[in-house]
Amino acid sequence: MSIEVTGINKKFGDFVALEDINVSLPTGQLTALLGPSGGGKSTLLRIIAGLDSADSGAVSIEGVDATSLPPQKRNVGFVFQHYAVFKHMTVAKNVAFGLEIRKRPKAEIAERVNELLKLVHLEQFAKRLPSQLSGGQRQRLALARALAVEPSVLLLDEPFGALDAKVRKELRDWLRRLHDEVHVTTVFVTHDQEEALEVADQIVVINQGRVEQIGTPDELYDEPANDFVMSFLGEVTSLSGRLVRPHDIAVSTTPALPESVEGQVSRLLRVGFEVRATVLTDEGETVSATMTRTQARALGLREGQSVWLDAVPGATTVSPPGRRVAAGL
Ligand SMILES: Nc1ncnc2c1ncn2[C@@H]1O[C@H](COP(=O)(O)OP(=O)(O)OP(=O)(O)O)[C@@H](O)[C@H]1O
Repeated sequence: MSIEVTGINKKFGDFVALEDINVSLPTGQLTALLGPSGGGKSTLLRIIAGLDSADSGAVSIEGVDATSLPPQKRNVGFVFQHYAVFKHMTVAKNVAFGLEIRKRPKAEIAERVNELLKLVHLEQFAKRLPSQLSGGQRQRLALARALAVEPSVLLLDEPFGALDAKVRKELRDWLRRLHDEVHVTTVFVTHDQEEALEVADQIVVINQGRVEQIGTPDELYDEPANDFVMSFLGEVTSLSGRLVRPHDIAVSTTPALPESVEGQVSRLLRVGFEVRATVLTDEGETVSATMTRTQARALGLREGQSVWLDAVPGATTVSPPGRRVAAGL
């Protein structure tokens, strides 16, 4: 394991920001710290970086106890959302900076800067100033700068947070490709579940200072440990008191099973290729079910119509609060 976080606790005054955090971050993997705002993700990242200290617990990086090491001795590179690159230095100089203060030979620096600028697709902008770059290009510059000194760990705090949705998506794909090329152990903070599901090898879900679940994107989506994880990682609705995903609800115009739940379609909404039906059940629940347009047409669905609902076989269901029940019916 590249990073071992053991028994970390952190308070700000009386406020518990992190409570007994135990996480292993595998070497060479891309791990997302995912959770709602204020949950403690940035605090954990700052403690790993050495920018903040825990009240108790330990951090080890590549087998070395880093708990009381200053940030510059941890061999980590970091990029924060509003990362200040040096405004008066060219793009190339910014990337070279860390190597120059380490007094590396000039030829080696020139070669490494070229290599990194190619990697982040900024080679044609080497002589520009950061102010002459777009937001996305500046973030790529920040990443190149962090990678220049060959850190064993790269820590990114909402690296694309301030950018618009399209650029964010491009950079996210790019980060995944970059990681596949360089394989540096990377931890990034995000509150965006889609970003985490798309990019990460492993996701640590953090909420109210605690780890809710650790797993691959598929594990978290298909086998959420509790109602929080299930709701945070995708849409949910409630059928007979159990949480289920709207696309896992089968709608029929006759009862499919003895336990099918009867209700009336109260609303039909078409969004692109998808149809979202809202059904008010005889049990008094308002249930969302999504289906394709073709399925909705085949059923001849209209508002006011009686329908029967079931969770499809194999659907993940969770009974709130907390406990996960068996998949399917
Ligand atoms: N220096 C500080 N002093 C007091 N409270 C703090 C300090 N830093 C963070 N906190 C509190 O600790 C909690 C966790 O903050 P943190 O920034 O780690 O959350 P986060 O999950 O990264 O949230 P976000 O996604 O909004 O950045 C928040 O409630 C925050 O207000």
